[in-house]
Amino acid sequence: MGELLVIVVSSREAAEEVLKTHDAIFCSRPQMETIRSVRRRGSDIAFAPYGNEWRQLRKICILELLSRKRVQSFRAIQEEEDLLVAGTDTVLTIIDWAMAELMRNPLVMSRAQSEVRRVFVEQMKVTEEGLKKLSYLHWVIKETLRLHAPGPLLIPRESQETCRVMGYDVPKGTIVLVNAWAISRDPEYWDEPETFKPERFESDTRDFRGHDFEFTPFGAGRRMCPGMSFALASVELALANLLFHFDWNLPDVVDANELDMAKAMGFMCRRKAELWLKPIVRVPFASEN
Ligand code: HEM
Repeated sequence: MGELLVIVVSSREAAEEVLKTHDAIFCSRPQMETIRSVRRRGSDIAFAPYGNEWRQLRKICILELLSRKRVQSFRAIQEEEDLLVAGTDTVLTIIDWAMAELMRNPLVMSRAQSEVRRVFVEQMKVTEEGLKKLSYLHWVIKETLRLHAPGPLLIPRESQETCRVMGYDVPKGTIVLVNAWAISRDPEYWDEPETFKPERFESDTRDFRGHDFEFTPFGAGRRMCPGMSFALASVELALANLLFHFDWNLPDVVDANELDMAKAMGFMCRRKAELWLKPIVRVPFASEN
């Protein structure tokens, strides 16, 4: 790319070599002008080069900000605030895509809503405890992450030494883009890859926790997303609330099959068109109780 040496990783095998076998070599981030301009005051984690500063920041992030205990301490507030506490772009992007897919797939929407309503009907509100019982909603989120990972090329890596990947010599300083978007839609690894089919995860145990290299929306290895648990908890809570309290319709002029699913250009994979939906308050179940 211009004067920069860049390789694009587009298979599970190559992703495993970069993110696992040679993770210690590919765990830095390139410091091009665009990335320098994104880094604020030179003290962020995501774009920091590998080294002591990154290690310290990551430690603080994991122990102080995103530990299970700390995330749980936010939970009571999250439950009380209904649902839009998912204060990051990535999380909102996933909620947006998930709702669009649910609108295009009414049977999936109906199965997800039945599950959420069955689990929370007694408490009449969505609670953290009950979220663990939502297996179908969890598959919906997995399938959304498979098809619409917010970072389709993850975050660029840079090699700290020369090494061999898939039999090729990769010089020190090469930028590596992992094309997670292409890999998680590759028919070699996925049955009906373009179809939104949460049911696939009923028998398919592949997960996004950094061990299955055909499914890496959160990356893998040393630079894997430390916000994964927080993000999942936020998405689950928001979607469970949206499905528990409301039925959803598209505006009259829009046919579900025609819903615009185009992606906007950019670092993050957002929907190009805004998603307009009509909520109908559904809980308390006035007609049933
Ligand atoms: C659905 C939501 C999210 C997705 C799909 C996502 C995905 C990613 C990916 C692909 C990476 C790069 C991993 C790699 O290079 O192997 C990353 C890094 C990172 N993410 Fe996330 N992320 C999400 C939400 C969050 C949230 C909510 C937070 C914080 C609250 C967060 C904090 C970070 C940080 C700090 C890094 C940089 C880690 C490092 O370079 O050491 N992410 N994320």
